[in-house]
Amino acid sequence: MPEVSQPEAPRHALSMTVLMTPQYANFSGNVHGGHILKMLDEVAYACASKYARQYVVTLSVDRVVFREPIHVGELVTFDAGINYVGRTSMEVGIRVTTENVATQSIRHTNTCYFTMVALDADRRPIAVPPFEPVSEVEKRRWNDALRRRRITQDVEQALDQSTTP
Ligand SMILES: CCCCCCCCCCCCCCCC(=O)SCCNC(=O)CCNC(=O)[C@H](O)C(C)(C)COP(=O)(O)OP(=O)(O)OC[C@H]1O[C@@H](n2cnc3c(N)ncnc32)[C@H](O)[C@@H]1OP(=O)(O)O
Repeated sequence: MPEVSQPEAPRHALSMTVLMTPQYANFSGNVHGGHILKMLDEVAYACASKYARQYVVTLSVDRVVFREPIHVGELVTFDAGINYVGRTSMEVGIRVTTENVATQSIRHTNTCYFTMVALDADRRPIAVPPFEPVSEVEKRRWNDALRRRRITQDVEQALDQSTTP
């Protein structure tokens, strides 16, 4: 099959829209949170592996808050982008919005942050291309990610100390 050239899209971002069909409903008739978590992980994988051009694994997921329920029949859009790049790790930010196609109302239901690590063929961490934030938005996201990284390190240290016998 001939290769098709894609329209120019940034390597560090992607967007995915999915229709919430009834099979994803929980007992209350809204979309099951676990299904959203699975899709978030897949989007984070897609975004980070596209950037790194490597297989990646999920190291951690920042606080996920389900601010509002997502309803069956809505279109859910996951906008993902690389916020921060270390040596082998990347922070992927994902903003989730839902659209009621009948009323065209759009709601922001989640934002969360995944840390993904690129692995080589022997499943060892491998360096990823450096990322230079250029726009004001990219710089703000980079600095926010750095702040989250430091907070996470502080919390881990504090927890380690508090659990040491
Ligand atoms: C093109 C591709 C084709 C592929 C075609 C196949 C397609 C297939 C499709 C499959 C689509 C779904 C794929 C989902 C993938 C999973 O399902 S992942 C499953 C869940 N995740 C896992 O199992 C990961 C388990 N964890 C691990 O294996 C190890 O912890 C890791 C991630 C390899 C890291 O190991 P490590 O010994 O800590 O490595 P180390 O070098 O010390 O640290 C690596 C990085 O992690 C950071 N780090 C480590 N620990 C921490 C911590 N506690 N806090 C913060 N940062 C930390 C380090 O700072 C470092 O970052 P950099 O400073 O280099 O930027």
